[in-house]
Parts: sequence; C-alpha cells; structure tokens
Amino acid sequence: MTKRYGEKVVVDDLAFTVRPGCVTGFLGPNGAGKSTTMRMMLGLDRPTSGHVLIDGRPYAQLKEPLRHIGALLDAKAMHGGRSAYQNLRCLALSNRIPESRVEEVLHEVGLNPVARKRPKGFSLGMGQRLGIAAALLGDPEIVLLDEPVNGLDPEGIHWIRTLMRRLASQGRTVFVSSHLMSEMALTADHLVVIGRGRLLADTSMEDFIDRNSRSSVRIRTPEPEKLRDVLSAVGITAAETGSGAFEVAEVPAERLGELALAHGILLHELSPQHASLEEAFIALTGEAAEYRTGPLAATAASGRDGIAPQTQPIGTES
Ligand SMILES: Nc1ncnc2c1ncn2[C@@H]1O[C@H](COP(=O)(O)OP(=O)(O)OP(=O)(O)O)[C@@H](O)[C@H]1O
Repeated sequence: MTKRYGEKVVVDDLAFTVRPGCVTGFLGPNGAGKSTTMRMMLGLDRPTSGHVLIDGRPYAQLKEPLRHIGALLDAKAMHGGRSAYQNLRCLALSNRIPESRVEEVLHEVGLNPVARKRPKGFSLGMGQRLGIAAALLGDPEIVLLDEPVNGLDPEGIHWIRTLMRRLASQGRTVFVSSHLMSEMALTADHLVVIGRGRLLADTSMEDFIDRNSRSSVRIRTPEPEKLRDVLSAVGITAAETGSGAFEVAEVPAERLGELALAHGILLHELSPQHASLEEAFIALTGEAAEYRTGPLAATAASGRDGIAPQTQPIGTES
C-alpha cells in the first residue's frame, strides 16, 4: 500500500505478510511510517492505494474485531474520566466479550489494585499496561503493539517480552514496533524494516544481522609480533586492539586457529564477534533516516566496511 499526506509520500508501495507463531518486529527510524502503517492495518487510516487484509478480510469487515486482532497504538487513547475497569468493560460489551475477561486481563497486566482508578492519573507504564490489557481483551489470534515497552520499568519490559513470546508460542501472530534494539533482539524472530515508507528488509533476525554487519574474529596472544608477521605473510590484515589482541575481519576463526597452530603460536583467545541488532539496523537504515544527529549521521551514512548498499529489500529476493 501507499499513503500520501498532500505531496508527502509517507508509506511507499509497501508490501509484506505477518505470519502466525512468531514475533515479527517492525523497525524503522523516526518518521519512517510505522505508526501510519499500523493505523492502516487497523482501518484507522485509509491507504491512498492498496489494502491490508486480516485473515483474508479488511479490518472493517471483521465482526467483533477485538476477537480477531488486539492492538496497542496509543496508550493515552483511553477515556481519562472512566475507571480502568469501566474503559475495558465498554470495549468488552461492544465486542460481545464476557465481562469476566475484564478481571482476567487486569490481573494479567497487574492492574487489579488500580482497577477502579481513572487512567488520567496513571503513570506512563501503567497506561501502557492498560493499553495492553485492552489489546488482550478479546483473546485475539493477532496482536499488534506499537512501542509497547515505552515507559515500562525493567520488570515491565521483561513481562512484555515474556508475554509476546508466550503469545507467539501459542501460535498467535505478534507484530510489534520498537526503537529498543536490545529488547527487540531478545524478542523478535522475524523483522520487517522500513525507511522513508519503503520496505528495506523482510527477513529473519539472524539473516538481518548477518547481512548488515561485518563478521570479525577477536584473537589474543602473548606473542603478538609473531602472529602479526604470520598473518601479514598470508595477506590477512589484523587491527591491533591492545594487550596482544587483534580484530580480524572476514576470515573464519578456524583458518586463524589453524594458522596459529601451524606456526606454533600460543593463543589465549579466538572468538567470533557477533554484531548487535543495533549495529545492523544503523548500517541498513542510516541513509533512510529522516531525522539524524550530526555525529551519528556521519557514521551511519558512511556505513561500515564491507556492507553493500541495498538495492532490493533484504529477504525478498526471488
Ligand atoms: N495526519 C498526518 N498528516 C500529515 N503527515 C503525517 C500525518 N501522520 C503522520 N504524518 C507524517 O508521516 C511520517 C511518518 O509518521 P509515522 O508516525 O507513521 O512514523 P513512525 O515510523 O511511526 O515514527 P516514530 O518512530 O517517530 O513514531 C512522518 O513524517 C509524519 O510527520
């Protein structure tokens, strides 16, 4: 689908499928179009062209939609003057969900003690929990969460991660956006990444990190001069990182270990280094970021050595 606001193309010919049984992370720099996409998935915004189908039907055609798809888009969207319980009860009644579910979800998100209080007095984290309770109310097969960890404390972040993993293990479809890369790395199996409204990647977490980062090996020895000579004799460049340690890019650890053994060099460490999701994300989306700070822009725009510019979204090759 495509979405334009006036002249500005906010979502640009975007196409992807979110599958059940796993957590799909939805990533993109600020202003990339994630919230707009999620709003279109829920029928809250109309695409300029294209469409979204939920179990084969547009959202508007779902009877009692909360039983199919539960969403947290804006935790502040609750009626501030009604109690948490009353907010959820109204939602339940409008979707023919038994009132007993209200108690259940309040318990699940840990808000029973404040069930009779009004959300306008809630902290950011409590508001998020109430929004998540609303998303779970209809026991839906599909859960869509926009920045669910926003405002949650460490216990809350751990709880939402466990919740998402559990929902996916029950065979449900979980689609979640977040800017917290470390958290996303622990939670998501699959990633859909967009930049300036366009699809940049639709692939597994592992594949995404592999393709957008340089592999390297850390190697440490009490005989650094000897190792440097051996590596340079076979044309391998090693960056010295101090205390007898080197970082070697794009050479398998096995080859380095074999070379050291063949020349009788003692090694104290030989460890493949794994890039983080954050590094891979910045490498891929640097060019597509709409709002950037100076120093980061310089790093992101230049990318990292060995990373080819993407001409086709990752994971979508035929
Ligand atoms: N109603 C609107 N009218 C005009 N422009 C809009 C409207 N809603 C969103 N936009 C623009 O669309 C672009 C995408 O916004 P969107 O909120 O979807 O991005 P996002 O990826 O969710 O960003 P963030 O990570 O910062 O929440 C932004 O440039 C925003 O200013």
